[in-house]
Order: sequence, then C-alpha cells, then structure tokens
Amino acid sequence: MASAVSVRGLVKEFGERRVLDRVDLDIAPGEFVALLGRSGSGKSTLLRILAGLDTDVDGAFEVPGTISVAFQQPRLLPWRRVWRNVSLGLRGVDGRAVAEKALAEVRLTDHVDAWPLTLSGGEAQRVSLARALVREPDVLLLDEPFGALDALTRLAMHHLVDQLWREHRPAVLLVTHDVDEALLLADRILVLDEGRIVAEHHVGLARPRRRASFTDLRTSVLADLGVDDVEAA
Ligand SMILES: Nc1ncnc2c1ncn2[C@@H]1O[C@H](COP(=O)(O)OP(=O)(O)OP(=O)(O)O)[C@@H](O)[C@H]1O
Repeated sequence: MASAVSVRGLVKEFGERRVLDRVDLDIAPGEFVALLGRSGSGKSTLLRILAGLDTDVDGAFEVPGTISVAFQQPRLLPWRRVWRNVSLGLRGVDGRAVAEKALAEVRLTDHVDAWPLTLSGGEAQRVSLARALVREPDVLLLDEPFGALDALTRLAMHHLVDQLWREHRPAVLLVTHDVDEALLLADRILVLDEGRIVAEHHVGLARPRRRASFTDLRTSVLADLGVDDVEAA
C-alpha cells in the first residue's frame, strides 16, 4: 500500500546551517510514529515542512492524503465560540453538528458554546484535537501537543489520543520530548539527531499500554538520546 507520508533525501538549510540532512521517512496509512530528539535536532522543522508551512527545501516528500496539524499551543480564535473554532473552514456540512460530535469525542460536550478564554489548558488542547479530527485527516501531525500541560492532564490526554487514534486511524507523526509518551502511543519511534534519523524502534506492545511494560525499551531509547536512565528517573 502507498505510504501516507513519504520523504526522500530531505534537506533543509537555514543559511549556512543544515538542520535536516538527507532525511528518509515512510509512514504507513494508520501508523503512529513518534519523533524524539534533543532540542534543536530538527523535529519541528520536519513537521512544518510536511505540513506545507515551509517550502524552501531540497529533496522530495509526498503526503497524498489530507493533513491536520495540532501544535503545543492550541491556537484557538478567542472571538469564536468553541464549536465555531472546531468547525471553522468546513464546507458543505452542518458545522454545529459535526463540531458537537467531535467535542463529544474529546469529552467537551459541556463546553460547546464556551469562549476559548474560559477553558483550562487541557480543555483548550482537547478543542484543538477535536478541530484536527473533525476533518478526518489521513495524516495527523502533532507538534508536542501536550508539552504545555501539567503532568496529570497529560496522562489523561495520552489515554484520549490513544482511543481517538484507534477509532479514526489516521497516520500520525508525533513530535515529543517525552520518551514515555512515545512508548505509550507509538508503533514506531524515530530518534532525530542533528537533522538525521539515527535510531528506530518498533514498539510491539499491546494497547492500551502501561509504563511497567516498557522499562527495557525505555532505557534503550534514552541511551540513543544520550541520557542515562538514572538521570531521567
Ligand atoms: N526560521 C528559522 N531560522 C533560522 N534557524 C531556524 C529557524 N527555525 C529553526 N531554526 C533552527 O533549526 C534548528 C532546528 O529547529 P527545530 O525547531 O526543528 O528543533 P526541534 O528539534 O523541534 O527543537 P525543540 O525540541 O527545542 O522544539 C534549531 O537550531 C533552530 O535554531
């Protein structure tokens, strides 16, 4: 089957600085891939390129289907009610109805008519997820979507994303710093270092996952990141 995302020899330079160095990447339809790497390794740059937000690149990439993106900040329009943020840009459908359905999926039925500024960080991020999913994308690009949330909200979001992904099955590329997040959610983990993919791990664990089931793999992924497990504990 054709890849949902296909990248060949992708190079990105900012002036003299090469930030992505001949990246090759394939994501199968419905596959969940996490991209880990130190700060500045090029993760967000790769995601922005795939999202079409940066076109000044060398090499080739192809995303044949539809794409939705969610960022660390929910980026909601404060002058539009929650449901209008979710349905914004949808054509030829009852926007209110599809927004209500998506908001029910992220358990925000009570906030359909709320203003974005009245939401908690976790609620706003769930609106952002609903907005991404309502488009039924073939590819979902997530750039540290839980990075700004507190630890407990983040755990709840992991559970929610796992459920939503299993129901909708988009191909996902999740950029994260959080090794546990990658191990909980992804089929495959890629480690990016100085613009190159330096390691790949297949996570063959049944879902839903528990942290206790991946302690060895965690140590190995942390080693790829140059982190001793003891430091990260
Ligand atoms: N618009 C830009 N102009 C110049 N340099 C840039 C620009 N955007 C990113 N960079 C540089 O490219 C490198 C990779 O940035 P990128 O944001 O992709 O890293 P990252 O792995 O996502 O980091 P983090 O985990 O901290 O978000 C960094 O050194 C950054 O300074």
